[in-house]
Amino acid sequence: MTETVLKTKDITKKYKNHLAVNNVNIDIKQGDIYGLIGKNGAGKTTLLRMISGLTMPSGGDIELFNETSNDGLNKSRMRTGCIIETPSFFPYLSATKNLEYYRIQKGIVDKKCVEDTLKMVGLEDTGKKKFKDFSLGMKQRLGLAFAIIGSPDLLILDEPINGLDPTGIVEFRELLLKLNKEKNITIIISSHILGELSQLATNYGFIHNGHLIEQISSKELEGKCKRHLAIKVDNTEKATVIIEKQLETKKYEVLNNNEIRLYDYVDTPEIVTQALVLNEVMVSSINQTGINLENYFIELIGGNYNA
Ligand SMILES: Nc1ncnc2c1ncn2[C@@H]1O[C@H](COP(=O)(O)OP(=O)(O)OP(=O)(O)O)[C@@H](O)[C@H]1O
Repeated sequence: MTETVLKTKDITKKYKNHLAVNNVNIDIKQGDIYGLIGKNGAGKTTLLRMISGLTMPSGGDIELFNETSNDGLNKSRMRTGCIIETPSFFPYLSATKNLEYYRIQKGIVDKKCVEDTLKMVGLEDTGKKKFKDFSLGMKQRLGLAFAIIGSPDLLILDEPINGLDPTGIVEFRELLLKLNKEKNITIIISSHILGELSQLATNYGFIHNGHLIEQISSKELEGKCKRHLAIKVDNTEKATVIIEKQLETKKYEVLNNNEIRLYDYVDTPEIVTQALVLNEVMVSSINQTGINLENYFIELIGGNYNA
């Protein structure tokens, strides 16, 4: 069974009378890239700050690498790397000098890790170029270098893609995938734009007004969003035989509530209904469905999305 890296149980943060995070339960397994999606003010940063120990929860529990006590959590947080507030870099120093400063500050003995980390994030050829002259993409990558220099097992990233141009987004995404695949780093990453994290996240947590309103794997989400016919029948076994034999397609899935998702014949539901009914399968409903990822999120939070 895959190891649980992070679990929160009813975690809550209250500022005066305002519940910024309200009884949130998330579950992240080793190797996941967990996309935390919510519009501005939803509670993403507050949740990530509690996980990384920058602020104390008002209630609930955190389990990180199987530790739940304060001492245990402090120890397990040494296995994390974070970009929550932008790390401050010295504007007149190079990438190497800046990272060297953080290597010493974090008490990392291995001097070579500065060079290795810069290589990992693609900043090995920046020479004496000063941080102040870096592009935003380079600055974000140096931020990531800061987060991974201690070889963390979990990366906690708060909106690291914010402000990047489309090329920068693709590059940053590829870098995170590389860290996940090659270094086996589990990642939790927040964004207010679902599309930014598609092609990256393996799981999503949707947060709205402090509540986690849905936790879903990317596979399930793709299935829900892909255009299909949602068919409710009395006998799925019989129905799938008809779909395969008579309609000659295997592009379907059977859900456990007597529903079949058919990815063929989407624009001709009458053909499907006729085939099923003539073979004595009762069809209680048949609907065309499927939406794009961004609209899925908007529908989930009840429309009215002003990011
Ligand atoms: N230190 C604080 N004191 C009082 N209220 C706060 C504090 N920090 C956050 N909040 C409030 O908690 C709510 C959640 O804020 P949070 O920053 O976690 O949201 P977010 O999803 O990260 O949004 P953004 O994308 O805008 O950063 C907001 O209403 C915010 O005003």
